[in-house]
Amino acid sequence: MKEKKSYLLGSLLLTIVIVTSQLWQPKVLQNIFIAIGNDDKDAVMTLGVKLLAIAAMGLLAGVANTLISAGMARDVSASLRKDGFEKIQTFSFSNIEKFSTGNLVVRLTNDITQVQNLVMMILQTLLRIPILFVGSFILAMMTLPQLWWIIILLVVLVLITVVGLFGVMGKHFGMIQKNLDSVNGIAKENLAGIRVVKSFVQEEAEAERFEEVSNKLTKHTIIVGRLFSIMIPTFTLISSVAIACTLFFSADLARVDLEVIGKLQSFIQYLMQIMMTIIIGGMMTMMASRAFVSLGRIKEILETESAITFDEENGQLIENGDVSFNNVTFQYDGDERPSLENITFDAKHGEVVGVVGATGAGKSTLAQMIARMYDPNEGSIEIGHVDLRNTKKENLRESVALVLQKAILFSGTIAENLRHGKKDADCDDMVNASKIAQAKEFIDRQVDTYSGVVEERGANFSGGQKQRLSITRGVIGKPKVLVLDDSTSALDAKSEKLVKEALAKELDDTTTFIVAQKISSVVQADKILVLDDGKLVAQGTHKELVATSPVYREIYDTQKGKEVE
Ligand SMILES: Nc1ncnc2c1ncn2[C@@H]1O[C@H](COP(=O)(O)OP(=O)(O)OP(=O)(O)O)[C@@H](O)[C@H]1O
Repeated sequence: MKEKKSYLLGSLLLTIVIVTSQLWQPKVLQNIFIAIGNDDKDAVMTLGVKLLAIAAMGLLAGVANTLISAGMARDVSASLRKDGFEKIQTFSFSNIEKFSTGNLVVRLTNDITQVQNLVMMILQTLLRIPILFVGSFILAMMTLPQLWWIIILLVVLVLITVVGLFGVMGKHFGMIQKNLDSVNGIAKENLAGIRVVKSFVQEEAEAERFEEVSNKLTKHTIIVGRLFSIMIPTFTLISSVAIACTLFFSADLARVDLEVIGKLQSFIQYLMQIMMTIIIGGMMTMMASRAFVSLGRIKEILETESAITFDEENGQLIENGDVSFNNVTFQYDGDERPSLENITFDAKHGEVVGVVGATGAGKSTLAQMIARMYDPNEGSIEIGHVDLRNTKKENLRESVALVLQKAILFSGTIAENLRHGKKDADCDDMVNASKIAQAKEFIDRQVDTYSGVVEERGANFSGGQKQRLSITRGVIGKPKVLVLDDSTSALDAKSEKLVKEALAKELDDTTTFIVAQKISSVVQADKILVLDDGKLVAQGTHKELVATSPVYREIYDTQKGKEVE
């Protein structure tokens, strides 16, 4: 908001105009009544025009202030959304896991909307409410000082009602917000996994799960509705009592002084303004307290520093694909024990390195660490003899391509997805890379070939096609190090063999890590790393490992048996 000083100044000036108009109108009306009492038609006309002018001035200022507040609120939320999204892009895997993706989405959408409302509210009411309250209070006191106790009584009654009702309402609003998050979360999860829901006939169970949170949401919404339905008659009652008391106790005064009839009008109007300011103030406090929680949640995103940082000025460039792990130990945040322990190995550039091990042995963790998705807790990882912590971001990302276990594509075209691997990839690059990944054939079958549409998450492609496209994206930039994390699992044996042969031929200078469940995927590798429960228990060629590593032989034997079956 500080960046928009002109908005702030404009809103401040307009607020002064609005408040002046609101405080002035009852006084003019009072004079009109007095003029009517004196049968002074000219004065009535002049004062009537004056009243209209003041009201019009207040109205115009109100419209202008609403426009300014809405503009400011829109700009603030747009810039928060942009900054928040850009910040999240810099987050490391561990940062994102800490927040969770669902939570980040709620912060970027719902929380920002809360802050947008807060900004609007601040500009429209924050200044106006206190000034109007104090002004109306003083003017009411000055108008009919004899009835001071009615003002005090009104303030006390309204305050008690506001604190009581809004206090309870605030709690339920909080619960509504929480349940709304759950409803959103369940709906999102359900829709993302609708195929699984249907194939396991989970529709009813899912509907029940949804209904449970939805009912909670309804319950709190009904309570808030009921409180609102009590609130309005309560305030009407308080104002009616205040007006009745005013009329009753001013009757004697009016008998003595006829001007009191005019004063009554403005006194009652000031009373109503006092009441409204307390109600709006209370509502504002309640909503603001929620919006401040949202603001805190957004601030948390903006102030979180990425767990992975790069030194763009003094960072070193990776010259070749030699990879070495030196005593690397790594533990995920929140895990009780390390996923990788004292891992040490070297791979020369151009080598093919297989990584095998049982489920949960740490293969994917190791794969991701080569691309510096996580930094080791102990030890170091070097590529091209540069510690990954001393590299430059772009250079590292160009040097190391990671093809993840789960092929993720973005909505757009095939070409746009492939260009994630190489910004300026031309047609030849795409054709060559898709040949390596055995993707060319099905891309050519698309009506628009490389301009073919990719739906959200690549929904219009089969699992094997998605994997081929993501391998294409990985190899298109001819990286120095290519990490294939179980990325050929959905390919048939023939295609997998062709991919490997093409990689060996076309990317012979690239160090290729092949993480695999199947030993058959890595038998030809120059070196195979055998992981067991986070430890590197053996390394060597297939032949050497069959002869020397019981863990490797056990995996090999079980898989051999399966193939025979
Ligand atoms: N993001 C994470 N947060 C916390 N713990 C994790 C995370 N990812 C993996 N782990 C833990 O680290 C260990 C190694 O997991 P990893 O995914 O590296 O195994 P893997 O050998 O690739 O298994 P698989 O063959 O089943 O893919 C497991 O015990 C797992 O629970």
